[in-house]
Amino acid sequence: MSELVLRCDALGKSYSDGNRIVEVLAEVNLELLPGEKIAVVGASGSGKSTLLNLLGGLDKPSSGRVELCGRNMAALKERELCQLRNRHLGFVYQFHHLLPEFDARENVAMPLLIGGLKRSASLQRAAQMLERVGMQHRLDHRPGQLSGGERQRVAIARALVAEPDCVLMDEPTGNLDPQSAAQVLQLIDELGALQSAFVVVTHDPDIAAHMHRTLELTQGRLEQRP
Ligand SMILES: Nc1ncnc2c1ncn2[C@@H]1O[C@H](COP(=O)(O)OP(=O)(O)OP(=O)(O)O)[C@@H](O)[C@H]1O
Repeated sequence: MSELVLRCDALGKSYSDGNRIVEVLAEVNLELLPGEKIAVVGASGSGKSTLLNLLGGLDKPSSGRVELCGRNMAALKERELCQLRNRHLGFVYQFHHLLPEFDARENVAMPLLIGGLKRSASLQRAAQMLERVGMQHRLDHRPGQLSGGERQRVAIARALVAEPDCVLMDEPTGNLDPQSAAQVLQLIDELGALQSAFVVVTHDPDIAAHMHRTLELTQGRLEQRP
């Protein structure tokens, strides 16, 4: 059993663009330790979202492999992959992707319900997590009744509620006004003490500065920044 949360070995991804092959990731190597928080930066189009999709098992590599908690994701059946993701991963996107017909507490409870926890226990843990992100006063508000910053705090609570080994974030403050972005950054900082490892794709040097290390995607490779 590997002790690493995530491991990429010679990971490559190409897209076929009509009769051309576009190589986005050439050879990405990464070892993420439990609890480690890293930022991934890089120019627009350098492949950051592509990498995050591979790390999250949402897309398959063209070459190389990604192991999540010691399991090669590309070798799993869809059902096993869903279970692995549910147990070990949390996702935060630029756009919150909350379900509009459910309130904040139900949205946050979703990963627990999918994981098989009873409804009452799931809702209780969701409420605790919402308190942790400063949203205890909005438990029964639907996403449409929340501000952009509040929605993103709910999305972060949903990503963390099942205490995943790894949280993948794609530009978590990218869609927010500066004040909401500052609040979300402060929250990410406070959550830094949690056991979960973080991989945060960001253009924001403030977020990168709050992580343990910053890696830069350049020419299809991931390089440590000094
Ligand atoms: N499904 C696809 N088919 C073809 N090309 C794709 C596909 N998805 C992404 N690409 C190309 O791969 C490259 C990397 O895209 P990606 O979205 O990963 O970059 P990024 O670093 O996240 O960019 P940004 O910072 O602008 O969001 C781009 O040149 C993009 O056009």
